[in-house]
Amino acid sequence: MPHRSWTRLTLRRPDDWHLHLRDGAMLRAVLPHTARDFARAIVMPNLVPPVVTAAQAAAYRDRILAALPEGLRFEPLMTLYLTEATDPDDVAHAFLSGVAHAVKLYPAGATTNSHAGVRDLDKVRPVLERMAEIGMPLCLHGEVTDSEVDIFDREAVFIDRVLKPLRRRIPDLRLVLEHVTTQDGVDFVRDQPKNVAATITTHHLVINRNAILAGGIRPHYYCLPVAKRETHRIALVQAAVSGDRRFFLGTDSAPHLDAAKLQPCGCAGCFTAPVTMSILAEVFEAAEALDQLEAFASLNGPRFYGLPPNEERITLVRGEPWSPPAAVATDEGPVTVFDPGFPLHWQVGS
Ligand SMILES: NC(=O)N[C@@H](CC(=O)O)C(=O)O
Ligand SMILES: [Zn+2]
Ligand SMILES: [Zn+2]
Repeated sequence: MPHRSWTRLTLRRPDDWHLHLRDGAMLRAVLPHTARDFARAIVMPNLVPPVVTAAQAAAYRDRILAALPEGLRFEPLMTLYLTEATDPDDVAHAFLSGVAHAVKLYPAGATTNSHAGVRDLDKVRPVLERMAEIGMPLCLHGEVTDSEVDIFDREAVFIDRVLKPLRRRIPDLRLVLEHVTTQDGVDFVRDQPKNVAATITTHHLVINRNAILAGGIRPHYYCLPVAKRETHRIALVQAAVSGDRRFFLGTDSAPHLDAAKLQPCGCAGCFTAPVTMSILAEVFEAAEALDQLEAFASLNGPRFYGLPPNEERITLVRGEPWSPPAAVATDEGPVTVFDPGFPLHWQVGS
C-alpha cells in the first residue's frame, strides 16, 4: 500500500534519546509534553550547576519523577556531565547500579551550560577507559570550540580532530554522536562497524540554515549545532528513514524562556517535544518510509542502550491539519513551541 494513503500508524511507544528537561518551573511545564508521547528519555545533565556525580543524578531523577503529573508514566534515563575532575569510580558505580545510562561530553564552551565541560581530553582518559571496560556509552556534543573554525564547519572538524583519534585510542568505547547535523557525520557513523551511533533531532530533519536567516533573524530556529545546508538536511532524512540501526531519535528538545531567546544574544535550542511525533510522521510520510518510523523512534535506540523496546503501542492518526499550541506557559513565562513551517496532519491518538 502506498504510504501516502496511510491514515493510521501503530508503533511501539517511542523514546527520546536526547532531551533537556531543565529543573523547577520549566521542568514542571515541559515534562508532561514528553511523557505524553514517550516512555523514556536520556536526560541531559547541563543544569546549573551540572549533574556530575551519581548522587546528583539520583537526586535529579527524583525531582523529575516528583514533577510528573498524576496518571502519566515516564522513565528518565540519567546521564552524568563529564568534567576534568570526574571520578572514574563514581561513574562506574552510577552505571553499574543503574543510576546513570551514559556520560555526556561537552567540549567546554560549545553550547548551553558547557563551561564546566572538557578542555583537554587527556584529563578524562581514565574515565573513558573505565567506561569502555564496563560498556557505558559516551554521548558527545560533537563540535570544536576553536573560534578560528567557521561555525558551520565545527561538527566536521570535530570528527576529524577529536572523534577519529578517540576511536583509534579507545576503540571499545561506545559513542553516540549527538544531534548529528552533517553528511560528514552521517558518513562517519556509517563507516564504523561497531560501537558508534548517532541521534538525529526533529528540527534538523525539517529546517536548513535558511530558516534562521532568510527574511529576518528567527531566534526560534537557532540551536546548536546550527542547522546546515539543505544537502546536509537531506542526508539526515536519508539516514533516519534508512532503518540503519545506528541512527535513532534524540529530539534535543531544549526549552528556553522566550525572554532568553528573544534578545541580542539569545540562547540556542528548539522546543520540539510537543510536536515531534507529528513532525516525524510528516517527514517519514514524505519520504514514503512510514514503515521505518518505528525503527527510528522506538527500536534502534533501546537496542544501542541495551534496553528492551517498549511493549506499549501508540497510534498516529492522519486527519485534517491541526494547530499545535504556539507556546507552552511556565510560571516564569512562555516557551515557544517549534513551528516546522508546514501543516501537521498527524496526531498521536489518545
Ligand atoms: N541544542 C541546543 O541548541 N541547546 C541545548 C544544548 C545542546 O544540546 O547543545 C540546550 O541545553 O539548550
Ligand atoms: Zn549539544
Ligand atoms: Zn541537547
